[in-house]
Amino acid sequence: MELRVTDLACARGGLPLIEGLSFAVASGEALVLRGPNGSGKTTLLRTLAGLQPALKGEITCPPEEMAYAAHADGLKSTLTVAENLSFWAEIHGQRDITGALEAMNLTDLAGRQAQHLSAGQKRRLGLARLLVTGRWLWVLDEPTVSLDAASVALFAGVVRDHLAAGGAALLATHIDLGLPEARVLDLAPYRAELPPDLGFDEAFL
Ligand SMILES: Nc1ncnc2c1ncn2[C@@H]1O[C@H](COP(=O)(O)OP(=O)(O)OP(=O)(O)O)[C@@H](O)[C@H]1O
Repeated sequence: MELRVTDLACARGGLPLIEGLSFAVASGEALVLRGPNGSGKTTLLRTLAGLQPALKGEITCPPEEMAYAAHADGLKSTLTVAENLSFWAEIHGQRDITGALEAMNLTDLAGRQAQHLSAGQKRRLGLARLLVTGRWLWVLDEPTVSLDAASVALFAGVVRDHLAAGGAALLATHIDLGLPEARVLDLAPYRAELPPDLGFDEAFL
């Protein structure tokens, strides 16, 4: 299986951000997106996940093959950790949540309501969700926010296991996740030209 992006252009809030972007991610590969704040990493991931249309270009991997973990964890606050995972597992036709609980060090928290978790624990639960989707491509937007060093290492191991099992990952992250085998894609060369009529009008200064 492969994600292939060809000559993609995307926009946010009506403004073109990225243009002429082509890349591929195959089974067993991780690709890390780099670029300064506002360069369009989230916009690109949202476009790939099918949450917004591309301005132009082709994306070969259908959104049903992707599990998208956005900035927000999307937890159901009054459900327990185990209930949250079981809910997502059922949606994706999976049953066993034991492996996901263990992998993200959540077993001891299984009976706690999501609203009573710390920020890092919530994030671990949000990431554990990936493991019950059974999906091939993990699309991850700043997955390590709120995680301590031990949890970052734990999650890097989870990603590595996913790759070893034939999965793939596309990540936007500002930190070194500890995945030296990952390729890096810098978005800077693909920055779109803004339309000329978007400059400030001196009459309003
Ligand atoms: N809902 C929105 N409506 C309009 N513009 C937006 C919206 N969200 C983001 N933008 C703008 O789109 C541009 C790209 O934002 P995006 O979140 O894709 O960047 P990013 O590379 O992920 O940034 P960061 O590293 O800060 O997470 C920014 O200039 C931002 O201000």
